[in-house]
Amino acid sequence: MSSDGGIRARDVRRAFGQVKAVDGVDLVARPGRVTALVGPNGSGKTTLLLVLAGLLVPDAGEVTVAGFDPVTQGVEARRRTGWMPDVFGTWDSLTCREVLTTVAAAYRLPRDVGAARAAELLTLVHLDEYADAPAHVLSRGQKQRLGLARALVHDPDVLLLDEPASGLDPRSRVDLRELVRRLAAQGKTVLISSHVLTELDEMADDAVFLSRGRTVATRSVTAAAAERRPWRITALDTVALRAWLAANGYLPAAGPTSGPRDTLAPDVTGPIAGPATAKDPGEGPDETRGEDPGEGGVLVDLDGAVAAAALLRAAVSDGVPVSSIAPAGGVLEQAYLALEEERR
Ligand SMILES: Nc1ncnc2c1ncn2[C@@H]1O[C@H](COP(=O)(O)OP(=O)(O)OP(=O)(O)O)[C@@H](O)[C@H]1O
Repeated sequence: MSSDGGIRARDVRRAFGQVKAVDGVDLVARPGRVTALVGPNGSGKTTLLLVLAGLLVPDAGEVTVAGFDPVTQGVEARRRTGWMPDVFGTWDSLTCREVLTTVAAAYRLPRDVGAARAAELLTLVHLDEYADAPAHVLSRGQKQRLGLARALVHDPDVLLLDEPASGLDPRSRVDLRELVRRLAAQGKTVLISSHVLTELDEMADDAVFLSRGRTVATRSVTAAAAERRPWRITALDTVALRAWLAANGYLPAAGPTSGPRDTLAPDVTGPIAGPATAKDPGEGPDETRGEDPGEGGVLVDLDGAVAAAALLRAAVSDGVPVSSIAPAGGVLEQAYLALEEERR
């Protein structure tokens, strides 16, 4: 296997007794990119991250992290790896500053460098005012932030973040997102697991999907954004919009079955575009005039932003008062649901 930077895993396996927690994972995470690790509960994400962090020995497979094997070259690999577990549990009797200086000492940073780094990171994660408070007084979200700072103490090339956003308030989530993007821009490799897929959309360049311990798909987030998926369109005149969509082949001819697709429900994601069927606007039992222009919307499957722009241009030039067009759900969420559907 190549000894480039980043993370490479090939056919990695790890069982706990009869449970095959990781059962054939292939993964590449490249420097300068954020890779999302996505999968349902129990799909092996944490187990895989522990293997990559050198904290769990795999039963089989090949792994390199920053060019080193975490098992046979553990010291070199760990020196280049920052690990943030999903629960920050240790050293509660130390102050936040001491947690960071202790980690710095463990990585053999000179004392003054470690102290400066601790101060810098406490500011970065907005914990200055708790610097000299014992870590156990921190809230869950604050502990997450300290955990992130701890992972960054030795300025690692590779970051393994397990559910870093859990427990964070909205401001801290935005900060996390910006920080993760900044770290990737510095050339670091970031592998991040989360259940909050909409959040990963804004952070990740690539995504690796796990199911039952195996890699089931690898996607570029940009490419996934261009894939066919539902978009929600609203117009000041929903009746005119729906008639135009039907007449232009975006919807089956309006009829009793098209009504239920008019919705604001965020969880309606199935495909709807049928074969083009021209339709006389104004017909159809579900076309009720006088709808609240602020309400409603129509879901249409489109091939990404280019198709959405073309639809918008055409609809507006035909006089349809379109007020918004946007994806009806996140990129990774859609890809995840599509995969789940395929695997049923
Ligand atoms: N130490 C352990 N002993 C026994 N079984 C374990 C152990 N750690 C994990 N498992 C099992 O391995 C499987 C994968 O667990 P893992 O924690 O890696 O999944 P996950 O994808 O991180 O899940 P979640 O999204 O819920 O955090 C699960 O069935 C789990 O019960």
